[in-house]
This record gives sequence, C-alpha cells and structure tokens, in this order.
Amino acid sequence: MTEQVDVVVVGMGPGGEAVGADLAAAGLSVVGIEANLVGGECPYYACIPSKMMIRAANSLAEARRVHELAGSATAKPDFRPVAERIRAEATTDWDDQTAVDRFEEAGGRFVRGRAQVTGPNTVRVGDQELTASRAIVLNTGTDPAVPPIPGLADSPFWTNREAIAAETAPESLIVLGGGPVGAELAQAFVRFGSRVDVVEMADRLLPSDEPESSRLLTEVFTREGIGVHTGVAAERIDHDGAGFTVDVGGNQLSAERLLVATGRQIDLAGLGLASIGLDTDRKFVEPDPQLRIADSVYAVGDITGKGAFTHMSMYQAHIVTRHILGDHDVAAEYHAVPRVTFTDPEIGAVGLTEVQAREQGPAVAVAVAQVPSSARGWIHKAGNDGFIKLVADTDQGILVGATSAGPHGGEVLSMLTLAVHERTPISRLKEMIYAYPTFHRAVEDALSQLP
Ligand SMILES: Cc1cc2nc3c(=O)[nH]c(=O)nc-3n(C[C@H](O)[C@H](O)[C@H](O)COP(=O)(O)OP(=O)(O)OC[C@H]3O[C@@H](n4cnc5c(N)ncnc54)[C@H](O)[C@@H]3O)c2cc1C
Ligand SMILES: NC(=O)c1ccc[n+]([C@@H]2O[C@H](COP(=O)([O-])OP(=O)(O)OC[C@H]3O[C@@H](n4cnc5c(N)ncnc54)[C@H](O)[C@@H]3O)[C@@H](O)[C@H]2O)c1
Repeated sequence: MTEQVDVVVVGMGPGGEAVGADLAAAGLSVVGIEANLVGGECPYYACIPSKMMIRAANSLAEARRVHELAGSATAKPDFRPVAERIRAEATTDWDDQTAVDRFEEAGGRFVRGRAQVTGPNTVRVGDQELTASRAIVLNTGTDPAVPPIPGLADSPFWTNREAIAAETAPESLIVLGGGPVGAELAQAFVRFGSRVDVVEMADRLLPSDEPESSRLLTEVFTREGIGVHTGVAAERIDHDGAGFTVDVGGNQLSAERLLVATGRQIDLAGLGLASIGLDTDRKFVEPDPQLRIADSVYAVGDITGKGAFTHMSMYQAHIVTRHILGDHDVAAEYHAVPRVTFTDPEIGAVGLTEVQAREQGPAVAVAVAQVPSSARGWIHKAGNDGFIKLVADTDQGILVGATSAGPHGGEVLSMLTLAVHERTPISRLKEMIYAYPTFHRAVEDALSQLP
C-alpha cells in the first residue's frame, strides 16, 4: 500500500532529526525513517561519548601537571566512571526512545527500518511505499571504512563504535589512521594507561590540517608515550587469543586491541540513488546551494562531502527546512567551515589551509604566533603547547583561513571563524582590543606579522 505524505526523511542523524521535527512542527506531514538510532552517529558512537572520554582523560592529564605547578597529586586512572557515564548519560544504553518521542511529539511519524529511494518522489521501507509530495530528505551519514588489509576482515577489530562502548581501557591499543578519530581516541586511551601506537599511511598525523598542527601533535603524542608511525601502511594483521600483531614497514606491532580509524564509507547505490538518475560510483552526492541533489530530493550531512561534522549537518538541515517552507533566497556558504579536533592541545581550524589558499592564487601571506610565547601561554606553563596560524588573501586584505591550536583552541577559533565568515578587513582586526591576558591575544601577535 502506498502512503502519501508531504516529506519523507531517510536517515535521522543530527540533520535529519532536525529537519523532520521542524517540518512536522510547522504542520507538514512527515515520515522519518531510521535504520538504527534516531540522532545518528554523533550522540551514540561519536561526538558526545568521545568528548566525555576526552574530558575524563584530560582531567587525568591536568592532575599529572600538578607537580609542575602546585605540589603533588596522584592520578590513578579508572575507566569505569566514563564507561558508566557514556551508558547512563550519553547513550541511555544505546536506546533512542527519548529522541523518537521528541520527533513524534513534534508531529512526525516514525518508522524503524532501512529505506531505499525508488524514484523521484518515492521511498520504500520494508513493505511500505511512501510518496512524498513536497520533498525527500536524505541524511544517511557514513559507516566506518575498513581497508582491505590481509587478515583484518576476519579479526575482532574495533571501529569507533566498539571503542566508544568499551567498558575498560585496553592494556594496549594499535590505532590504524591518524585522522581526527584516531588522534582523539589514541590520546584518550593513553591517558587512561593504555600503551598506544598510531599507524598513519600519510606522512603526517591529521594530513588534512596545516603541517604545523601535525608536527605539534606528533611532539605532544611522543612526549605522552604514543608510538607515532607515519608514512607506513599495515601490510598484514594477525589475531590470536592474546591480541593483534600488525606488520608495518618491516616491523611488528602487537597490542590487545586494534582500532580501525581509516575514514568513512558511503553506499549511494544501496540507498537507491540510481533510481533518480544519480551516478552512484561517486564518493559523495553533489548538492546545489539549497542542498538539492535532484528535483525535490535534498541531502544533508556527511553524504554531501562538505565536512563530516555535526555542525555541518545541522547547518544544512536548517537551510533545507527553510527552503521547503518557502524561503527561496536561502543558500549554503562553505568559505568559513570551522572544525575542531579535540586532542589536548585542541586543533581548531577554519576556511582554507595555506596550501589550499596558494592553489587558488598567489596573493597569500601567512603568519604564525606561538602560544607559549604569549603572556597567557607563559603563565599557563604545563600544557601550553599551541600556535595561531593565519592565512591571508593580500589582494582582498582579509583572512581566508586560520588554525588555533592550544588550550581551548576550539574556543579561541570562534573569533577567527567570525573574521573569515564576515571577511573582516585585516586592518579592522588589527584595530580591535584583545583582553589581557587571554589565549586569543596570540591572534593579535600573529596579525601584527601580516601586511
Ligand atoms: C568517533 C567520532 C567522533 C566525532 N566527533 C565529532 C565532533 O566532536 N564534532 C563534530 O562535529 N563531528 C564529529 N564527528 C562526525 C559526526 O559524528 C558526523 O558528522 C555527524 O554524526 C553527522 O552525520 P550525518 O548527519 O551525516 O548522519 P549520521 O550521524 O551518520 O546519521 C545517519 C543515520 O542514518 C541512518 N541510515 C543510514 N542509511 C539509512 C537508510 N537507508 N535508511 C534509514 N536510515 C539510514 C543511520 O543508521 C544513521 O543513524 C565524529 C565522528 C566520529 C566517528
Ligand atoms: N572533532 C571532530 O569534529 C571530529 C572527530 C572525529 C571525526 N570527525 C570527522 O569524522 C570523519 C571521519 O574521521 P576519521 O579520522 O575516521 O577519517 P579521516 O578520513 O579524516 O582520517 C583517516 C586517516 O586514516 C588514514 N588511513 C587511511 N587508510 C589507512 C591505512 N590503511 N593505514 C593507515 N592509515 C590509513 C588516512 O590517511 C587519514 O589520515 C572525518 O571527516 C572527521 O572530520 C570529526
């Protein structure tokens, strides 16, 4: 039987949940379909529980800094409080009833199941056929990518999902991939006492970020005892009752657990996008500024390839909601996308890196100021690693990118995000008053080096 509704939302990650609830609250008939948990990866396996782990791990690191600043303290790691917090507060033991209720209270109809697009305005889930008279919204996210390394597929490796659900910190851990997932979880576990090695195929950690960020993180990780192995790939993986052995560049690494954090994958064919004429071999869908990938079919979140972040999913969701409700002037902008890797130091960045800016044109100037040399960084002492890097377009006299690494680096990023977003003239930024002694005064130090 075919049911006619205004809007069908397929996949209820952060963006899908928001679009579905907002359109239902606005009076449209909305069916929201979710295969796993309403809210998606972020609350159950990603942002929220990982940041709870990091918060707990950072409290251990702070305690270990007491001897440099304030006497002595003994920090004895115990993973149980954070494992319990993840169960009780973040995920309600991986139960999404509250989120389902919230959607239904907004007026939506919820269906649990894996849906497929079957035509320009039709969706199938189980034996139900739905016709959407106003829009189909896709927010199906990603799954962990598992590289074809001999021996890996048959082994009991962890992805972010199992790592988040861990009840104890492993005695030892090998992390494949030194991107944001690998970096954040490697540091969280080493601070809980695990022996950790990170294997990154590229020649540096966080290869999408500025090289200064990679160098800083390598230095901090090495100091904390993490084995950093870059520019090497795992050739073979073996698992026996005792744990994992990984062959890497002629050496062998061994550990109780193996975390695969080598990126994400998207199944556009499985989602049925050939039925609306799209090339399903692409890595991502290609939305227009209103997030449409076909007439009346919208996409939000990781599948758009505009930045795999919850804030991107929510930003795009808001645009889709407004467009469906009749605001035809709304359009997405991507020149000031902020991102924060929540290591300690936090690595915040916005807009273009230096390399990306130079690819766009020759009128580029950069400036770097070190956090430990700023007044606040010097006062802070233990744990003060960090820097501010600015990337300027000298023709326009504006910042087109910036990195803020350091204690609270993600918070310091906010003023740089505003400057890049608003294209504030550098001359005006130099005229601003910066409170003393804050971490963000290092931004002023960097600005003074720019023409
Ligand atoms: C360990 C980790 C930490 C992270 N930390 C951060 C962070 O600190 N900050 C940040 O901004 N981002 C972070 N991210 C990224 C963030 O989790 C994602 O960008 C975010 O979840 C948004 O994804 P999404 O909206 O595309 O959908 P997702 O959250 O991926 O949700 C998509 C949903 O669609 C469902 N689905 C898929 N296919 C179908 C189908 N055919 N039918 C029905 N349902 C379907 C899935 O079950 C899923 O629930 C992190 C990611 C990881 C892995
Ligand atoms: N704080 C945050 O906002 C946050 C945190 C975690 C993840 N995320 C987002 O989630 C997405 C996924 O993160 P991720 O870290 O899993 O993916 P990623 O693609 O960013 O990084 C994966 C890393 O693994 C490396 N790699 C790939 N194959 C490998 C192999 N066989 N051996 C060794 N290394 C290999 C890659 O070179 C890359 O550096 C990202 O887009 C990220 O932005 C965001």
